[in-house]
Amino acid sequence: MAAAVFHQCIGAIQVRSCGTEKSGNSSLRFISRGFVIDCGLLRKGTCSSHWCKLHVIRASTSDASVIDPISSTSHNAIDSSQNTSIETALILIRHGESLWNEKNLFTGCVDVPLTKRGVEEAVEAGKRISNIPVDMVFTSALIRAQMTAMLAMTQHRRKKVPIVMHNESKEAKAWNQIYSEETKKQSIPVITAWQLNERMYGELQGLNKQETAERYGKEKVHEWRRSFDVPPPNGESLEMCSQRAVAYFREHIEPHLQSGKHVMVAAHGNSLRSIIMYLEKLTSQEVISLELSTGIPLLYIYKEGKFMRRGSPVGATEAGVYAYNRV
Ligand SMILES: O=C(O)[C@H](O)COP(=O)(O)O
Repeated sequence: MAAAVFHQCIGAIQVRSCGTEKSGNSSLRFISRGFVIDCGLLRKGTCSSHWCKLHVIRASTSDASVIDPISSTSHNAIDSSQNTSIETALILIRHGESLWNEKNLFTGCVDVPLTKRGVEEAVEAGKRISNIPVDMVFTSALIRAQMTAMLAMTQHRRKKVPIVMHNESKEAKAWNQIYSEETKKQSIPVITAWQLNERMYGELQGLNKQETAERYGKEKVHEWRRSFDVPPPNGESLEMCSQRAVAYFREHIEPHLQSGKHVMVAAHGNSLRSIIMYLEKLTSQEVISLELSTGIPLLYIYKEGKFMRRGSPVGATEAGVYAYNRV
Protein backbone atom coordinates (compact mmCIF):
# COMPACT_ATOMS: atom_id res chain seq x y z
CA MET A 1 0.00 0.00 0.00
CA ALA A 2 1.43 3.35 -0.92
CA ALA A 3 1.52 4.88 2.50
CA ALA A 4 3.54 7.86 1.74
CA VAL A 5 3.64 11.60 1.76
CA PHE A 6 2.17 12.11 -1.68
CA HIS A 7 -0.11 9.21 -2.13
CA GLN A 8 -3.28 10.40 -3.76
CA CYS A 9 -6.11 8.41 -5.13
CA ILE A 10 -5.95 9.61 -8.69
CA GLY A 11 -8.77 7.47 -9.94
CA ALA A 12 -8.50 4.59 -12.28
CA ILE A 13 -5.79 4.64 -14.82
CA GLN A 14 -4.89 2.00 -17.28
CA VAL A 15 -1.64 0.30 -16.47
CA ARG A 16 -0.01 -0.86 -19.64
CA SER A 17 3.27 -2.65 -20.05
CA CYS A 18 5.22 -2.93 -16.91
CA GLY A 19 6.76 -5.47 -14.62
CA THR A 20 4.62 -6.76 -11.82
CA GLU A 21 5.22 -8.40 -8.57
CA LYS A 22 2.07 -10.21 -7.64
CA SER A 23 1.68 -10.24 -3.94
CA GLY A 24 -0.60 -12.37 -1.82
CA ASN A 25 -2.38 -9.43 -0.35
CA SER A 26 -4.71 -7.02 -2.02
CA SER A 27 -2.06 -4.96 -3.67
CA LEU A 28 -0.08 -5.38 -6.82
CA ARG A 29 3.06 -3.46 -7.56
CA PHE A 30 3.67 -2.11 -11.03
CA ILE A 31 6.82 -0.78 -12.53
CA SER A 32 6.06 2.07 -14.80
CA ARG A 33 8.66 4.50 -16.03
CA GLY A 34 11.07 3.13 -13.48
CA PHE A 35 8.80 3.81 -10.51
CA VAL A 36 6.96 1.35 -8.38
CA ILE A 37 3.23 2.06 -8.25
CA ASP A 38 1.37 0.38 -5.45
CA CYS A 39 -2.23 -0.28 -6.27
CA GLY A 40 -4.62 0.52 -3.47
CA LEU A 41 -7.96 -0.98 -4.34
CA LEU A 42 -7.84 -3.25 -7.30
CA ARG A 43 -9.24 -6.21 -9.04
CA LYS A 44 -7.02 -9.26 -8.99
CA GLY A 45 -5.44 -9.85 -12.31
CA THR A 46 -2.29 -9.82 -14.29
CA CYS A 47 -0.52 -6.71 -15.34
CA SER A 48 -1.49 -6.50 -19.02
CA SER A 49 -4.00 -3.71 -19.50
CA HIS A 50 -5.38 -3.51 -16.04
CA TRP A 51 -7.77 -0.97 -14.64
CA CYS A 52 -7.41 -0.28 -11.02
CA LYS A 53 -7.73 2.45 -8.49
CA LEU A 54 -4.21 3.59 -7.86
CA HIS A 55 -2.63 5.18 -4.90
CA VAL A 56 0.51 6.34 -6.52
CA ILE A 57 3.48 8.47 -5.74
CA ARG A 58 3.33 10.98 -8.51
CA ALA A 59 6.83 10.64 -9.85
CA SER A 60 5.80 12.57 -12.87
CA THR A 61 2.51 13.23 -14.45
CA SER A 62 1.20 15.75 -16.87
CA ASP A 63 -2.36 14.98 -15.83
CA ALA A 64 -3.58 18.40 -14.78
CA SER A 65 -6.43 16.84 -12.88
CA VAL A 66 -3.98 15.35 -10.42
CA ILE A 67 -3.76 17.30 -7.18
CA ASP A 68 -0.39 18.99 -7.13
CA PRO A 69 1.53 17.97 -4.01
CA ILE A 70 3.78 20.94 -4.58
CA SER A 71 1.04 23.29 -3.48
CA SER A 72 1.02 21.52 -0.15
CA THR A 73 3.39 23.01 2.42
CA SER A 74 6.86 22.04 1.51
CA HIS A 75 7.50 20.63 4.95
CA ASN A 76 4.43 18.52 4.68
CA ALA A 77 4.39 18.46 8.43
CA ILE A 78 0.88 17.24 8.88
CA ASP A 79 -1.13 18.90 11.64
CA SER A 80 -0.17 17.34 14.95
CA SER A 81 -3.83 17.39 15.96
CA GLN A 82 -4.28 14.67 13.37
CA ASN A 83 -1.66 12.88 15.38
CA THR A 84 0.33 12.05 12.27
CA SER A 85 4.06 12.51 11.90
CA ILE A 86 6.16 14.23 9.31
CA GLU A 87 6.69 12.35 6.08
CA THR A 88 9.35 13.65 3.73
CA ALA A 89 10.69 12.68 0.34
CA LEU A 90 14.26 11.59 -0.32
CA ILE A 91 15.27 11.39 -3.97
CA LEU A 92 18.55 9.68 -4.91
CA ILE A 93 19.98 10.10 -8.41
CA ARG A 94 23.17 8.59 -9.79
CA HIS A 95 24.77 11.13 -12.16
CA GLY A 96 24.00 10.89 -15.87
CA GLU A 97 26.43 9.14 -18.21
CA SER A 98 29.91 10.68 -17.99
CA LEU A 99 32.57 10.93 -20.71
CA TRP A 100 34.54 8.15 -18.99
CA ASN A 101 31.44 5.98 -18.56
CA GLU A 102 31.09 6.28 -22.32
CA LYS A 103 34.74 5.20 -22.77
CA ASN A 104 34.25 2.39 -20.19
CA LEU A 105 37.08 3.77 -18.03
CA PHE A 106 37.30 3.41 -14.25
CA THR A 107 36.45 6.90 -13.04
CA GLY A 108 36.31 6.99 -9.24
CA CYS A 109 37.27 10.46 -8.01
CA VAL A 110 38.54 11.78 -11.35
CA ASP A 111 36.39 14.81 -12.09
CA VAL A 112 34.94 14.29 -15.57
CA PRO A 113 31.79 15.92 -17.03
CA LEU A 114 28.62 14.41 -18.49
CA THR A 115 28.21 13.33 -22.09
CA LYS A 116 25.39 14.78 -24.21
CA ARG A 117 23.44 11.62 -23.34
CA GLY A 118 24.22 12.17 -19.66
CA VAL A 119 22.82 15.69 -19.93
CA GLU A 120 19.65 14.28 -21.51
CA GLU A 121 19.40 11.66 -18.75
CA ALA A 122 19.64 14.39 -16.10
CA VAL A 123 16.89 16.42 -17.76
CA GLU A 124 14.70 13.31 -18.06
CA ALA A 125 15.30 12.55 -14.38
CA GLY A 126 14.15 16.07 -13.59
CA LYS A 127 10.94 15.51 -15.53
CA ARG A 128 10.29 12.33 -13.55
CA ILE A 129 10.60 14.09 -10.21
CA SER A 130 9.11 17.42 -11.25
CA ASN A 131 6.06 16.93 -8.99
CA ILE A 132 7.97 15.83 -5.92
CA PRO A 133 8.86 18.69 -3.54
CA VAL A 134 12.56 19.43 -3.08
CA ASP A 135 13.73 21.84 -0.36
CA MET A 136 17.47 21.03 -0.41
CA VAL A 137 19.91 19.36 -2.78
CA PHE A 138 23.13 17.57 -1.83
CA THR A 139 25.73 16.55 -4.37
CA SER A 140 29.29 15.30 -4.33
CA ALA A 141 32.24 17.59 -5.06
CA LEU A 142 32.41 16.15 -8.59
CA ILE A 143 31.05 17.99 -11.59
CA ARG A 144 29.12 15.04 -13.07
CA ALA A 145 26.91 14.86 -9.97
CA GLN A 146 26.57 18.64 -9.74
CA MET A 147 25.63 18.92 -13.42
CA THR A 148 23.01 16.19 -12.91
CA ALA A 149 21.47 17.96 -9.93
CA MET A 150 21.32 21.37 -11.57
CA LEU A 151 19.95 20.03 -14.87
CA ALA A 152 17.31 17.94 -13.08
CA MET A 153 16.18 20.97 -11.09
CA THR A 154 15.62 22.97 -14.28
CA GLN A 155 12.61 20.67 -14.87
CA HIS A 156 11.08 21.13 -11.44
CA ARG A 157 7.57 22.51 -11.46
CA ARG A 158 8.22 24.98 -8.65
CA LYS A 159 10.93 26.62 -10.76
CA LYS A 160 12.97 27.53 -7.70
CA VAL A 161 16.60 28.40 -8.45
CA PRO A 162 19.15 25.84 -7.19
CA ILE A 163 22.14 27.74 -5.78
CA VAL A 164 25.46 26.07 -4.94
CA MET A 165 26.39 27.17 -1.41
CA HIS A 166 30.05 28.11 -1.03
CA ASN A 167 31.56 27.78 2.43
CA GLU A 168 35.03 26.54 1.55
CA SER A 169 36.45 29.66 3.20
CA LYS A 170 35.31 32.59 5.33
CA GLU A 171 35.37 34.85 2.28
CA ALA A 172 33.54 32.34 0.10
CA LYS A 173 30.80 32.08 2.71
CA ALA A 174 30.56 35.85 3.09
CA TRP A 175 30.72 36.57 -0.62
CA ASN A 176 27.85 34.35 -1.65
CA GLN A 177 25.28 35.89 0.69
CA ILE A 178 21.78 36.68 -0.68
CA TYR A 179 20.35 39.93 0.69
CA SER A 180 16.72 39.51 -0.32
CA GLU A 181 14.36 37.33 1.72
CA GLU A 182 12.00 37.03 -1.24
CA THR A 183 14.80 35.88 -3.51
CA LYS A 184 15.94 33.41 -0.86
CA LYS A 185 12.41 31.95 -0.80
CA GLN A 186 12.73 31.33 -4.54
CA SER A 187 16.03 29.50 -4.10
CA ILE A 188 17.02 25.95 -3.18
CA PRO A 189 20.40 25.45 -1.45
CA VAL A 190 22.75 22.97 -3.14
CA ILE A 191 25.36 21.62 -0.71
CA THR A 192 28.43 19.89 -2.15
CA ALA A 193 30.32 17.32 -0.08
CA TRP A 194 33.40 15.27 -1.00
CA GLN A 195 32.07 12.55 1.32
CA LEU A 196 29.43 11.81 -1.34
CA ASN A 197 32.10 11.38 -4.03
CA GLU A 198 32.37 8.14 -5.99
CA ARG A 199 34.56 5.50 -4.32
CA MET A 200 38.22 6.26 -5.05
CA TYR A 201 39.29 3.55 -7.51
CA GLY A 202 43.03 3.93 -6.82
CA GLU A 203 45.33 2.60 -9.52
CA LEU A 204 42.38 1.57 -11.70
CA GLN A 205 41.35 5.16 -12.36
CA GLY A 206 41.69 5.89 -16.05
CA LEU A 207 42.10 2.22 -17.02
CA ASN A 208 39.67 0.62 -19.44
CA LYS A 209 37.41 -1.83 -17.58
CA GLN A 210 37.56 -4.42 -20.37
CA GLU A 211 41.36 -4.22 -20.70
CA THR A 212 41.74 -4.38 -16.92
CA ALA A 213 39.66 -7.57 -16.84
CA GLU A 214 41.86 -9.04 -19.59
CA ARG A 215 45.03 -8.06 -17.72
CA TYR A 216 44.06 -9.08 -14.17
CA GLY A 217 41.30 -11.60 -14.92
CA LYS A 218 37.52 -11.08 -14.84
CA GLU A 219 37.14 -12.57 -11.36
CA LYS A 220 39.74 -10.26 -9.80
CA VAL A 221 38.23 -7.16 -11.44
CA HIS A 222 34.75 -8.26 -10.42
CA GLU A 223 36.03 -8.65 -6.86
CA TRP A 224 37.49 -5.12 -6.91
CA ARG A 225 34.29 -3.70 -8.38
CA ARG A 226 31.64 -5.67 -6.53
CA SER A 227 32.98 -7.06 -3.30
CA PHE A 228 32.20 -5.24 -0.07
CA ASP A 229 35.56 -5.15 1.68
CA VAL A 230 38.23 -5.82 -0.98
CA PRO A 231 39.73 -2.51 -2.25
CA PRO A 232 41.30 -2.06 -5.69
CA PRO A 233 45.08 -1.34 -5.59
CA ASN A 234 45.54 1.78 -3.42
CA GLY A 235 41.83 2.51 -3.69
CA GLU A 236 38.70 2.33 -1.54
CA SER A 237 36.56 -0.74 -0.96
CA LEU A 238 32.79 -0.22 -0.92
CA GLU A 239 33.01 -0.56 2.85
CA MET A 240 35.52 2.31 3.08
CA CYS A 241 33.35 4.42 0.76
CA SER A 242 30.27 3.71 2.86
CA GLN A 243 32.06 4.73 6.06
CA ARG A 244 32.33 8.30 4.74
CA ALA A 245 29.16 8.48 2.62
CA VAL A 246 26.77 6.99 5.18
CA ALA A 247 28.36 8.96 8.03
CA TYR A 248 27.79 12.15 6.04
CA PHE A 249 24.22 11.15 5.18
CA ARG A 250 23.34 10.43 8.82
CA GLU A 251 25.01 13.57 10.18
CA HIS A 252 24.17 16.16 7.50
CA ILE A 253 21.19 14.93 5.47
CA GLU A 254 18.95 12.78 7.70
CA PRO A 255 18.36 15.60 10.26
CA HIS A 256 16.85 17.74 7.50
CA LEU A 257 14.48 14.93 6.56
CA GLN A 258 13.53 14.62 10.22
CA SER A 259 12.79 18.35 10.37
CA GLY A 260 10.39 18.14 7.43
CA LYS A 261 12.63 19.06 4.52
CA HIS A 262 12.40 17.18 1.23
CA VAL A 263 15.86 16.33 -0.04
CA MET A 264 17.46 15.30 -3.32
CA VAL A 265 20.91 13.67 -3.37
CA ALA A 266 22.79 13.50 -6.68
CA ALA A 267 25.86 11.31 -6.33
CA HIS A 268 27.54 8.18 -7.70
CA GLY A 269 27.08 4.48 -8.26
CA ASN A 270 29.02 3.34 -5.21
CA SER A 271 28.41 6.18 -2.80
CA LEU A 272 24.68 5.72 -3.44
CA ARG A 273 24.88 1.92 -3.21
CA SER A 274 26.37 2.35 0.25
CA ILE A 275 23.64 4.82 1.25
CA ILE A 276 20.92 2.48 -0.07
CA MET A 277 22.53 -0.31 1.95
CA TYR A 278 21.91 1.86 5.03
CA LEU A 279 18.38 2.92 4.03
CA GLU A 280 17.22 -0.61 3.22
CA LYS A 281 19.37 -2.39 5.82
CA LEU A 282 20.97 -4.56 3.12
CA THR A 283 23.64 -7.05 4.10
CA SER A 284 27.14 -6.86 2.61
CA GLN A 285 26.09 -9.85 0.53
CA GLU A 286 22.90 -8.21 -0.75
CA VAL A 287 24.49 -4.88 -1.64
CA ILE A 288 27.06 -6.42 -3.98
CA SER A 289 24.33 -7.40 -6.41
CA LEU A 290 22.79 -3.91 -6.38
CA GLU A 291 23.45 -1.88 -9.53
CA LEU A 292 22.23 1.63 -10.29
CA SER A 293 21.50 3.06 -13.70
CA THR A 294 22.87 6.47 -14.63
CA GLY A 295 20.32 9.23 -14.28
CA ILE A 296 17.41 7.19 -12.85
CA PRO A 297 15.83 8.81 -9.79
CA LEU A 298 14.94 6.62 -6.82
CA LEU A 299 12.30 7.80 -4.36
CA TYR A 300 12.15 7.03 -0.64
CA ILE A 301 9.67 8.31 1.91
CA TYR A 302 11.09 9.09 5.33
CA LYS A 303 8.77 8.69 8.30
CA GLU A 304 9.48 8.15 11.98
CA GLY A 305 13.10 7.29 11.40
CA LYS A 306 12.35 4.76 8.69
CA PHE A 307 12.86 4.88 4.93
CA MET A 308 10.18 3.37 2.71
CA ARG A 309 11.38 2.53 -0.78
CA ARG A 310 8.79 3.90 -3.17
CA GLY A 311 10.31 4.73 -6.50
CA SER A 312 12.98 2.10 -6.68
CA PRO A 313 12.52 -1.01 -8.83
CA VAL A 314 11.41 -4.17 -7.17
CA GLY A 315 14.52 -6.02 -8.13
CA ALA A 316 18.07 -5.41 -9.22
CA THR A 317 17.38 -7.10 -12.51
CA GLU A 318 14.51 -4.79 -13.44
CA ALA A 319 15.33 -3.87 -17.01
CA GLY A 320 15.22 -0.23 -17.90
CA VAL A 321 15.89 1.05 -14.43
CA TYR A 322 18.86 -0.85 -13.10
CA ALA A 323 21.52 -1.41 -15.70
CA TYR A 324 24.59 -3.55 -15.34
CA ASN A 325 27.75 -1.61 -16.06
CA ARG A 326 29.72 -3.04 -18.94
CA VAL A 327 32.90 -4.71 -17.78
O1 LIG B 1 33.76 5.12 -11.04
C1 LIG B 1 33.39 4.46 -12.02
O2 LIG B 1 34.11 3.91 -12.85
C2 LIG B 1 31.89 4.25 -12.19
O3 LIG B 1 31.25 5.40 -11.86
C3 LIG B 1 31.44 3.14 -11.29
O4 LIG B 1 32.22 2.11 -11.60
P1 LIG B 1 31.84 0.63 -11.10
O5 LIG B 1 30.51 0.30 -11.70
O6 LIG B 1 32.97 -0.19 -11.58
O7 LIG B 1 31.77 0.72 -9.61
